Amino acid sequence: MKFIPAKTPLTGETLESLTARLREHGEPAFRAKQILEWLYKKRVTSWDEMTNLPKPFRAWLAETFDLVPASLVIEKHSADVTDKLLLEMRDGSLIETVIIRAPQEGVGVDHSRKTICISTQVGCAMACVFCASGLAGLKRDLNAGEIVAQLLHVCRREDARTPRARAELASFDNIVVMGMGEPLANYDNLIRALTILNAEWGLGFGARRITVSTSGLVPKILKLAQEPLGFRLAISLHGATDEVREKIMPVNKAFPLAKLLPAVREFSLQHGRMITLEFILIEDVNDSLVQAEKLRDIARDLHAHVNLIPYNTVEGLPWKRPSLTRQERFADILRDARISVTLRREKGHDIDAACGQLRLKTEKDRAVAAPLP
Ligand SMILES: C[S@@+](CC[C@H](N)C(=O)[O-])C[C@H]1O[C@@H](n2cnc3c(N)ncnc32)[C@H](O)[C@@H]1O
Ligand code: SF4
Repeated sequence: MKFIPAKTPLTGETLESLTARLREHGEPAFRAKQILEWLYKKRVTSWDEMTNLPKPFRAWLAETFDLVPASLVIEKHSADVTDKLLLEMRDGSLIETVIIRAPQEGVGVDHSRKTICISTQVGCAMACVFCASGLAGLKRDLNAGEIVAQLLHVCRREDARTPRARAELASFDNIVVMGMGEPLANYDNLIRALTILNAEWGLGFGARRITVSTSGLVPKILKLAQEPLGFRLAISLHGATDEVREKIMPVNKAFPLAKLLPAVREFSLQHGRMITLEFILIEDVNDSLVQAEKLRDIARDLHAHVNLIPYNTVEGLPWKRPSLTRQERFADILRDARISVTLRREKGHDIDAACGQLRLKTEKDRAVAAPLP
């Protein structure tokens, strides 16, 4: 389903496209820079705050553009320093954005490193059997403005807690494109959004601190390798053989390991940087020691970092995370081979952490509150 917003989202405009639009309206080019400065550096929430713009021009802007095309619906804070924001788009679609704080000694929670996990689609078409995001299929792609809007919401929220030292600073340290949706299935909007986030007239956020995670769309991985901005790549592997991967990730039929792994190698060669292999540990599905050995061989071959993620249970799905001992034994096989590995203690367990769950729950509650006639 394609969504055509009533007003153009301002957060989806580049300096170039906004300048062109303003020129059509008879405005000088410098106005575009002024507007983007209000949006990304001063982070105003209304057109009236753009005090160096003439009033009639502000009125035209308000009629033509949506300042930030998403509203905050729910904010959930978990005991382990993860915050989840549920945002509503103009067509009522709900998406999730997560703030993950990594506690650092001596600086307190507010000043700790922050990683922001953003969504790129409403739902997902990839149908991985363990994932809440794909449970109801794909509703639609997010447009670039909706992707960027998630970070502006985070910035405003974080600025209120810890004021920035300088206006040009973003209010977080890393972006991971690991929220709802398959980012590479929404390629053009993704690249436009990341370009806006990276631009010096935008959030000025370094491409090397942005990681795109994919279930393995091979042609798009090869395309991403050619992008001039050099984003980081993470692959959701979750199975170290086709037999196991195919059972839980339908994408493996079109792009089995024999196609996926050479594409990942090509990406690494182009960028000269370590990529990450994500591997959710699901009891009796992919947590055998044979899988650990195969994963070790793949990681060694690709010089990749391995991120082991104990599965987060999803309501209605039968999968479970393995015991701590089993997780550690799996990790030890990689550690013994000196593979760079992290065994993630999943954050946000008490706030429907598995991405997509908060959205599903809220949609269900809304349907109960307002049943169809
Ligand atoms: C939600 S996906 C979004 C990005 C992209 N679609 C992908 O699959 O890489 C981000 C990561 O979350 C993982 N994930 C999904 N459901 C999970 C769950 N219930 N517990 C832990 N990780 C999960 C995915 O496998 C993937 O590695
Ligand atoms: S893991 Fe990623 S690709 Fe698979 S259904 Fe979830 S969001 Fe989609």
